[in-house]
Amino acid sequence: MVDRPAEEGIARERTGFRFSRVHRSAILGGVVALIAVAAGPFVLDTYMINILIRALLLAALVMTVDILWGYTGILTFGQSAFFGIGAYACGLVFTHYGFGPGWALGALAIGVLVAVVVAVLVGWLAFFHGASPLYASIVTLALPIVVTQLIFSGGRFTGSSSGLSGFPTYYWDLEIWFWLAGGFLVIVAVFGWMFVRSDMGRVLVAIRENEDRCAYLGVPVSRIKIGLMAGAAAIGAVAGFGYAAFTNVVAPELAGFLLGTELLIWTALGGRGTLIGPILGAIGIDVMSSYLSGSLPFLWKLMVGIAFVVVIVALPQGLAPLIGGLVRRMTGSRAEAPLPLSIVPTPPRAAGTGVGSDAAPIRINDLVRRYGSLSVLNGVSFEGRRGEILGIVGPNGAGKTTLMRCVSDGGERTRGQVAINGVDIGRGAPQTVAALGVGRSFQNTSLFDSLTVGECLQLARYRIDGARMLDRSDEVHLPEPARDILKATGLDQRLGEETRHLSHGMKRGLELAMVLATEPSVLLLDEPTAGLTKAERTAIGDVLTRLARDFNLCILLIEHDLDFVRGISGRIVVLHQGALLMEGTVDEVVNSDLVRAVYSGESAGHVA
Ligand SMILES: Nc1ncnc2c1ncn2[C@@H]1O[C@H](COP(=O)(O)OP(=O)(O)OP(=O)(O)O)[C@@H](O)[C@H]1O
Repeated sequence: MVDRPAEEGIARERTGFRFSRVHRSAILGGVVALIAVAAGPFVLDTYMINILIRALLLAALVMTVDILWGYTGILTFGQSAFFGIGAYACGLVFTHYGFGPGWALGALAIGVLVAVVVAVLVGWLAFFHGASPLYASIVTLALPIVVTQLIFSGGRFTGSSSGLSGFPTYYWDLEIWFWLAGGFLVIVAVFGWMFVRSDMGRVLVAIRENEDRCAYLGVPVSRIKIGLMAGAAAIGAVAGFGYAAFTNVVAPELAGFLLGTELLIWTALGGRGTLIGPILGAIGIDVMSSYLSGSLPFLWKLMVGIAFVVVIVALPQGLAPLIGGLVRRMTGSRAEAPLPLSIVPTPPRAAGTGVGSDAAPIRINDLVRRYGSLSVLNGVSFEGRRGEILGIVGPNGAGKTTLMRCVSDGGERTRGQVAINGVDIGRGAPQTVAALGVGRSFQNTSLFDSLTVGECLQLARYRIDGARMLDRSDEVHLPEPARDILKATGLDQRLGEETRHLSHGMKRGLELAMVLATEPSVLLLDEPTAGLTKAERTAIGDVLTRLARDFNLCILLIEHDLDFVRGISGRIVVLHQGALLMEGTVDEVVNSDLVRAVYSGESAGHVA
């Protein structure tokens, strides 16, 4: 069976390789760029070619900064270090060991390998679970400083502050170097273009916009960032190697903090998150620097600085979107429309099967959470059963949301155990806990503004279906519960719409559909009906009842609306000041004098 919303086209089975719109535009752009590179030496003078060779290599480096910062949100100052590592691999091998095709390949391999190893180490230090973006930036800031200091302290081996020069290299004609540098940039840019437009590219944007939400959907954010750092380091090292082989000079500045910062400025000026903007920005500024820095050394740097400040303040998106918009207005063309998506049903799967299926879907034992001296959860223990909706209620500040956090993130609790389908979550990060079968929706709807509904759903399937690296999929595979929610909210007709245009109710529906797309066995819902109309609350209540009954899900539901909880919950757990006050059926809890006493100050019809 295939759900086929009118404007979303026909779902197709996944085939291997197919020649898609992404490939077509990349190849077309690549061919045009290659023609320009091939023609360059025939129309440019020698001085200009000389400058452009270096600018083209730096542009490849800037492109990696754009993928890291513009697309993924990793503000890195460290890309120059990888450029320097590649350059020094060339300089050191050609100076001290030997020169020839074998040595050149060996030096290139060493440069790339060292850069990748350093990138993985830096990524591991910068992106561990819980590290803030500021911390990651500071780690990348330290990298060029450390590499430069190592070069300074290398004595005659590295040439210290003077660097190395005059080592043997290939004294080819300038045209050959130009074609090599241009060809390298075009190849890197074509693959970069396909990469950022692929399913993986949307994952990067999602990480930039809402990293936490990605992690709770089971996306291995840290691993993706480390992989990205490693890939960017390898490209940077190749560019650095080419730079050193062409100029036959290496100096500490090539790995320095100043170049690392300049790369960010060029990216911001060109337009981060556009790829083409930073590439053209780097080439333009580098070429102009070469012409003007001789005659106006200080004034030129001042002009670039002022341009940077003006662009950051007046055009935070940089020049490329502005120019692109003007061109579109003049030619009457429109921005690229999102790819039409089709929903493909996945085979039904019994919730909680597989790992420890006889065990309770969730068992919490002696859970303690302290913030310094403040004890927010004090030895909470209970378990949830398959096919039930377990209401979690309590006054404001009772610790309900903290409980959800401790269940969905192993690093949150101070003490105690949480087991999902019989498997202890240990100190697992949210993505690890999601892989055990926990799906969580947040108190405040947590989505990705610039992604479409369909892209959000594809993202939610990342852990199960993966993501294509150089192409877009036109399908999203969804289990029945997620499809039910989409149908009930009308979202199945709006797969191509950006989520920021959705109503509050639809956003809540989409978040629930995304969580269900991960095929959880335990569903944590934090006030899913907050801000919804009565009709929407009733619809959500019906859906939750069906999810528990028909799909055997265990649903932990935090709610302030007692009538809503009463209508759909089998049992209720009452928290008070971080302790479990009572656990029982709806009637037992509602008629309890103890619970009444605790809530005596609350308005009728509301437990919290
Ligand atoms: N990061 C934190 N640092 C310090 N205290 C915190 C932190 N997070 C929560 N708390 C405190 O823990 C207590 C429980 O908060 P929690 O959000 O879990 O309560 P809740 O029952 O979900 O409340 P509400 O119904 O208002 O959402 C509150 O007193 C809160 O101030």
